This record gives sequence, structure tokens and C-alpha cells, in this order.
Amino acid sequence: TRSTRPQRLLRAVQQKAIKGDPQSVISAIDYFCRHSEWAMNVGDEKGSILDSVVCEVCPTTALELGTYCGYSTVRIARLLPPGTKLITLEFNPAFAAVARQVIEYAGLQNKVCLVEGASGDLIPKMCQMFGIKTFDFVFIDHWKDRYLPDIKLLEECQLLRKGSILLADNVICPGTPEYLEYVRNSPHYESKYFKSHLEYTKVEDGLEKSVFLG
Ligand SMILES: O=C(NCCc1nnc(-c2ccc3[nH]cnc3c2)[nH]1)c1cc(-c2ccc(F)cc2)cc(O)c1O
Ligand SMILES: [Mg+2]
Repeated sequence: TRSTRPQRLLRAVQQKAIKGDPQSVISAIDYFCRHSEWAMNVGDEKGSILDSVVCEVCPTTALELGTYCGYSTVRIARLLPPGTKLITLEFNPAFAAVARQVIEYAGLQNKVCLVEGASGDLIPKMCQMFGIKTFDFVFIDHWKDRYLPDIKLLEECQLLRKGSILLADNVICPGTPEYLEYVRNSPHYESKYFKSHLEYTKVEDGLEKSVFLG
């Protein structure tokens, strides 16, 4: 049977990147997506904005919604100091299987906990599963119609604290209008838009950074 795009992306990592070198894994995926097959990773341009926000926040607890092939997981985990954990949620078992191998190839498996399942089911279990009280940083990059219900769930489960940072991908393309309207108009958030482009294209897209005010 034909390989899938995530499997071909993984093969490109295994053939082009250096085991244990996260930057070479990132570069191999970006090269594959520019020169072979487009894939829905956050990409190098928005990825640089993601890096700068992660470095500014220096999270001790971080959550990613939507692992896909693990590209942004590697980008985030490579910047985390030892002893911090990145929890990443993935719904699709085939994506998760590839992501585990990409994360391991980068040598970051000790900083990442990939959990398979639906965000709506897993978010309420964060405390009992990991003893997590609150998240300092959340990267939102899963199904676009889940962004709003899932941050409301994070609020309800008291997993956000005054100063928690949310960073959402694709707020223009494919777009998350209800999420944007909420974080930009709610008195509980201070929001800022980082204009960029859809990964590996000239189409406009951007990241929305929102600080939870409590
Ligand atoms: O759909 C996207 N991303 C979502 C994948 C995913 N990967 N995992 C999930 C998941 C969904 C429930 C979940 N519940 C718990 N974990 C979950 C994970 N969803 C996505 C799509 C595009 C895109 C743009 C223009 C186009 F013409 C076509 C496509 C660009 C992007 O940057 C994206 O991130
Ligand atoms: Mg995305």
C-alpha cells in the first residue's frame, strides 16, 4: 500500500537529519515541505514567532493541542530547560505514530509526553494524569473548530492562571473566527496578532497570542 504523507515526511527526517539534533530535524521537515510535499506544520516563518514566544515565556508547564508530525513539538521542546514537560495531544493514531518517531529522532522524548485522544476528553484529565495545576503556555494547532471550546474547557478546569499564554496557529487560514472574536473581546484576555504567512506559501496567515488575565 502507498505510504502516507506523514510517513514520507518521517523518511525525509531519517534520511536527511542528524539523530539527536533537533535543528536538523526542523530543517529536514522544512526542506521536504518546500521542495517535495506541502504539509500542515507551523513552518519556519511562523515557527520563528513560536520560538520567540516560548523563549519569552520560559514555561515550566506547556501544552500543545494538535501534534500532527511533531514539528512544532520539536520546536517547542528544544527550547525548554531540563525538568520541564511538554504535553502534546494528538487525536489521529497515524499522526501520533509518526510524531513519536520524529520526536525520538530529535532526541527530545524525555521532554515530551504525547497523549493520544480527543482534546475534549483529555483536558479534564490533565490534573489526575500529570499532576498539572496550571499551564504557563498553550500552543493551539488542532482542529480549527475546537480552539474555542477547548480554551473554555481549560478555563473551566482551572488549568490557566493569571499570565498564562495561549498562542494559536491559523487564525486567518484556515481561520478560527469564533476563537478570535472571543479572545479579542473577552475581558479575561489581552490579545495580539502576529501577521505571517501560511506555512511554505505566500498566503496570509498569523498567530494570535493571548494572555489570560484571570
Ligand atoms: O488542520 C490543521 N491542523 C489540524 C491537524 C490536526 N492534527 N491533530 C489534530 C487534532 C484534532 C483534534 C484533537 N483532539 C485532540 N488532539 C487533537 C488533534 N488536528 C491545519 C490545516 C492547515 C491548512 C491550511 C490550508 C489548507 F488549504 C489546508 C490545510 C494549516 C495548518 O497549519 C493546520 O494546522
Ligand atoms: Mg497549523
